[in-house]
Amino acid sequence: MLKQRVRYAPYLQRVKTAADVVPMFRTGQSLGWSGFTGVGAPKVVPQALADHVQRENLQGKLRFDLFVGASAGPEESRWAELDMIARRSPHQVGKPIANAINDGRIQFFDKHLSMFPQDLTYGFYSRHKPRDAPILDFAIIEATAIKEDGSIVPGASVGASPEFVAVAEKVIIEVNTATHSFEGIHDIDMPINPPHRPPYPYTTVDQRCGVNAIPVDPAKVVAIVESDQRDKVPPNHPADTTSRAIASHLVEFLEHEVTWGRMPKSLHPLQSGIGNIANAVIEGLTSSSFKNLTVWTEVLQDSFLDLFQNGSLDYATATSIRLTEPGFKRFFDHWDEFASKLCLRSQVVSNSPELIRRLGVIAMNTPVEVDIYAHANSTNVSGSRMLNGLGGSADFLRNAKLSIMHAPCSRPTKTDPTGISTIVPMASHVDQTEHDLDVVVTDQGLADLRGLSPTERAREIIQHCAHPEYQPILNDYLERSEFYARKNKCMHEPHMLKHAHQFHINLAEKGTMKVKSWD
Ligand SMILES: CC(=O)SCCNC(=O)CCNC(=O)[C@H](O)C(C)(C)COP(=O)(O)OP(=O)(O)OC[C@H]1O[C@@H](n2cnc3c(N)ncnc32)[C@H](O)[C@@H]1OP(=O)(O)O
Repeated sequence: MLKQRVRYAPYLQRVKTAADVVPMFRTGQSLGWSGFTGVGAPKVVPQALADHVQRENLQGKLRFDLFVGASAGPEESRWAELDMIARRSPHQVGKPIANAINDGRIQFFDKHLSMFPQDLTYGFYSRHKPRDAPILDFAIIEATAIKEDGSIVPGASVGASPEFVAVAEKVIIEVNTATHSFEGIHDIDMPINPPHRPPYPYTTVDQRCGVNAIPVDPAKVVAIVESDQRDKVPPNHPADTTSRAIASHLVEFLEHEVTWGRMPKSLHPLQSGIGNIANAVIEGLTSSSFKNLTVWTEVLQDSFLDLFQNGSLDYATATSIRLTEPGFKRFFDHWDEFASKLCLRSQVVSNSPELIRRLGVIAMNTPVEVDIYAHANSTNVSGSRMLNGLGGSADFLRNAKLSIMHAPCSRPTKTDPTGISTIVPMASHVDQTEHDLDVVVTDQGLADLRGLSPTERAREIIQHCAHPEYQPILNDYLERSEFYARKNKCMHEPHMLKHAHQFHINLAEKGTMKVKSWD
């Protein structure tokens, strides 16, 4: 099988086991892994390194600066548990890595996914290294095939692999023979830095202008390692009454946009974020009347397969197909059908602000919280506790034709079934600003914020999106803030700064955001 997949003969002289490559690694090295949202990442080499650290008690002694296009699979979690990650960017998913970041063991920096690969190639992330040091010591890239010229055919994601390969001193290729070859599904633009960078020419979602594999200088390839392990994506939560309500408000709104002539009947290309809510919202679109839909996004989750199979979706492009095990089975069983309607690009292209704006994308992402003036927090619970990171949410929300954030109106705590309100007086951390968002939608309803002043927005958001138990508290906050602001002539975006984070303080102290009194 390995010989069938590796069509560049000289690489067959460089076949090694994962254990063989372990001695190549030293603490302090910078690594780039393929992968994006848990699919297409290397598996056996990271596992061999983790086994080595565990066996030799090297926890905290063999540590790397680790870069992955977005997030990798369970191997990354194991590295976090074994204290093998010193620095990490630009996005991560999983409790062990989030815990290590929140414990202060990993220096994580959160960067727009469209910008991260190019900033890496500029050398921005190797400032602590000697001037002549390589930007990356190793790129470890999962392939599902190698072409006759030695170029790498990735698997279920492209992510930042083209940039990693371009700037790494050495490349290790894990050839995954347990999964289907994804040859033919990719369209890859290789990095060209300013001042010579031409525009990306795409004007439709299905246009292809790149190459179908990642070119690599064969001299840099130090090992070919066979991998027999498939991606393991945990199951999504099934849609529930909350996510169904969010989807139905959204569908009604999009139908309204079509009626008003602001969108064609096939809408504009859709983007959908990660997580259970995003997946369930796309599930909701399956039962809508929209046809000939297209998708320009970064991650395709299982629910997109339903849209394809019920005939609503004509074409989808992304940088990753993050499917669960049953999702991948369905995908491989209908390979010809799906592969002809799908294209995977590098993340600098899927998330390119220029293309998102040109195509008029409809962006839909889930926030942690949104404040009454429409500043949104995507990343840090109560201002400090990192969840997954910003990902591509801001790439899309700032540049889309319609920027939508969807979330449940409240979340439970141990003591209060509606203890956390998604709508808060002032966001405890801001990733998307009031200038970026057009629409906020919760299971309560939808707030259309286009063309409204901050105080008009506040009333729209509280009335349509807040949980009924929080509406009077938020209205009280707004009215008191306006009273204070009128006296002080600062009516544009009124706040009572000393109470602006009272919801969060109350949550920390009493397990609920339900503020009883402001004094
Ligand atoms: C790769 C990409 O970038 S895709 C493009 C879009 N990317 C983004 O938007 C990145 C930021 N967004 C995200 O990471 C996710 O959408 C989230 C975390 C905000 C929501 O994820 P979902 O899976 O839809 O929602 P879910 O309700 O399951 O929440 C996930 C976790 O966040 C926690 N959480 C979410 N909001 C809050 C909050 N306000 N307070 C406390 N915890 C919260 C939940 O309790 C849950 O924790 P658990 O895993 O311990 O149960």
